[in-house]
Amino acid sequence: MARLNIAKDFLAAYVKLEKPVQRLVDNALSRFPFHTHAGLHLEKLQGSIDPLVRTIRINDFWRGIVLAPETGDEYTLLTVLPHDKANRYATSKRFSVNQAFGVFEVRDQAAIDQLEPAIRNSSQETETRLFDHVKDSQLVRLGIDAEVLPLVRIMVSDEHLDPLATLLPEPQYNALFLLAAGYSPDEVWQQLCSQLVDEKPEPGIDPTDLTAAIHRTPDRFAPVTGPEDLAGMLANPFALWRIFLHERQGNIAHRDFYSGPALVTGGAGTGKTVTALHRAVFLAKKLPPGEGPAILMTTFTNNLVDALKEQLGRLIDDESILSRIRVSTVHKVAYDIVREEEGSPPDIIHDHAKTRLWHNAAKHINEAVSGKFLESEWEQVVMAQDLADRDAYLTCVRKGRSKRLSVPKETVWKGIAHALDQLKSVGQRLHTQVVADAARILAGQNRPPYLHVLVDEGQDLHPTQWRLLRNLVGDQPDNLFIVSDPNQRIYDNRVSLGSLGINVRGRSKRLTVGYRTTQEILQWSVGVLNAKDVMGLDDEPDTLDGYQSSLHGRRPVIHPYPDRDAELDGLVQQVNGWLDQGIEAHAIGVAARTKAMRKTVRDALKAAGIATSGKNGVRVETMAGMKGLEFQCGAVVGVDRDTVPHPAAVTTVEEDAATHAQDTQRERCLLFVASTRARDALYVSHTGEPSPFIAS
Ligand SMILES: Nc1ncnc2c1ncn2[C@@H]1O[C@H](COP(=O)(O)OP(=O)(O)OP(=O)(O)O)[C@@H](O)[C@H]1O
Repeated sequence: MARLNIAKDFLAAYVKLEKPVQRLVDNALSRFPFHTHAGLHLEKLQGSIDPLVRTIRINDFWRGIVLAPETGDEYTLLTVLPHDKANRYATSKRFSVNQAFGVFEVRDQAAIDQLEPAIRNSSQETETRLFDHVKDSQLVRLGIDAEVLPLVRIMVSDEHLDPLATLLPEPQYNALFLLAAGYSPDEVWQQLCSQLVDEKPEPGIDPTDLTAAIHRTPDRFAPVTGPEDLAGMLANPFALWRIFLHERQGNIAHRDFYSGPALVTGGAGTGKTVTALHRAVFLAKKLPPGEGPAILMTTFTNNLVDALKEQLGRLIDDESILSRIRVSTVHKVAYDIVREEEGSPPDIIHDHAKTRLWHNAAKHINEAVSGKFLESEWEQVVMAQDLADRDAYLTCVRKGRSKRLSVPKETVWKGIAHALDQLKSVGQRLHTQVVADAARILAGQNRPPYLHVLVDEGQDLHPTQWRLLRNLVGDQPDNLFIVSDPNQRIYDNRVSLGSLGINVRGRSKRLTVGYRTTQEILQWSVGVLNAKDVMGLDDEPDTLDGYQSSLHGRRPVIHPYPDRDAELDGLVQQVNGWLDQGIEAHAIGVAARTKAMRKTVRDALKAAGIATSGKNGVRVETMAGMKGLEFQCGAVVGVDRDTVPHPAAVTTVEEDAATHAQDTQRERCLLFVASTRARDALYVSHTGEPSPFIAS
């Protein structure tokens, strides 16, 4: 039986075709012989550099490019191109097996041959070379092959390397990029290992077996199991994450079972959510048909709930399987449990009344501390540690709170108790109380409501929410599947899962390949974070080491301005520049630090005739609002010392220090998240002295 693989590049090219041409492609491919040898007519092109390239005719103008096997009957659809470009493809591209990692490679041989004399000429006057510090044997160990090696040896600077980004085999270019960025050969080896494969490669790679190489590259090639599978792929060509999982993502998502709670960590955009979605569907498919959803997937906001539902719908269209998965925020789950138990919905205090409540409580203790402080002490100490009463509070260790209290604990408790009594007297509750009540209700029941709970955005959950999640499932295998990135923590919820009875030891996995953004932007962003290890949910420091992308693009531009007006003018110019390059307005995102700043930015763009609303406008968001969005070009404005205080500058009284430090931490990670929302180009501006976070 003939077999077919489809390349990521094929779907990327298919997306750009007009609908009638797409239909012709569908039609041509529907003739693929899944069960017989008859069907597609494959043509050999004259002058092909690679003997295995064939084309299929879509119509007079379009050609599909196919890699035909030397032996066997496994074909791979590489891309679809107009016929003249198809000819150029055939006369320039060559395929190979990466000699260190065994993955599939493609290079533009004709363009490399053209560029080489220019590099050779311009390097004649210079004695030192870009890779003088790396031995041949080290380059070979990193997969640089005998044809690329001579070229590597004549390069003098990044200017020689940069133009080769799209011409050299991708893994080989990445190795050189990392070496040029100052990583040692051992570090590059480690990075390539996690970028290209899940397990370290076994010796004995057959350098001629392209089919085996295709199988070893699941993030770029996927097998097509039959006509329906193919139709599903062509119907969802944008959703590449549906099909092309990185080997590590696939291994995590499709593992038979985890003997207990599992944790997946990874930097922003490393496909943690995608992995959780695949896991949810994998688990749902294994369940026997039954009543009601047995799987719960939780996330942080209602917007993210909608996004997850939409993505699940793309991953699987079988309603009976989909209906086994409920997607919700943790708050909503808690709310429903309490409502069902009590027979009426819990009455939750509104935000403005809540501020007044804590403010009055502070007044009650003569403002010994502020209302804000009382609230966070209640959240971060009393509720976090599940302290039942005054005595428990008076004897507790205030873990996670920065300094010693400047007033007696007794006074603080008096304020907290006042607020809680007031609330009780009007029959209202705070959100965290509702979650705690739900956890308690479940603890008293025999049968947990779900078999599997998958938790997205785990870094921002409060211990009370974890207690609820833990009680939603029993102790069986695959009970909890958690994804989290401690570097994106927005709130001050430093949680140790172990202390909450959720033990992930031995079931903790890490994703390191970023899909949302380029290596250039990632490297800058990691520098912004200053690569300080942050404590993870599993009590292990979470390092960003090895966090990388195989996408390449422009280096971020950081621009200082004398004042805010000049900064806004600069932004308008930058956005206009992107629009002039043909980038669509909705693919441009501007992150402003605060709501007020967002308004100022919008006004400035609008005054210049640039739309900032609707589907076709530039998207202006606060940094928190960026969550869940992705752009081609991104700007981050207003990150200067005035607006983002440095931790060292925080010397005020305790409660302010705590709030400030929290704000600072928040800015640090939000800046990071915001900046990595851009796929191709990143522009960051500030006035006066730059914030310490972008000084790098
Ligand atoms: N294997 C893949 N192939 C192609 N695209 C992918 C793959 N995995 C993830 N992506 C894409 O990368 C982007 C980020 O993925 P995802 O949201 O799952 O990452 P994340 O680690 O959960 O991000 P965050 O930490 O910001 O929540 C999305 O656009 C997703 O579609």
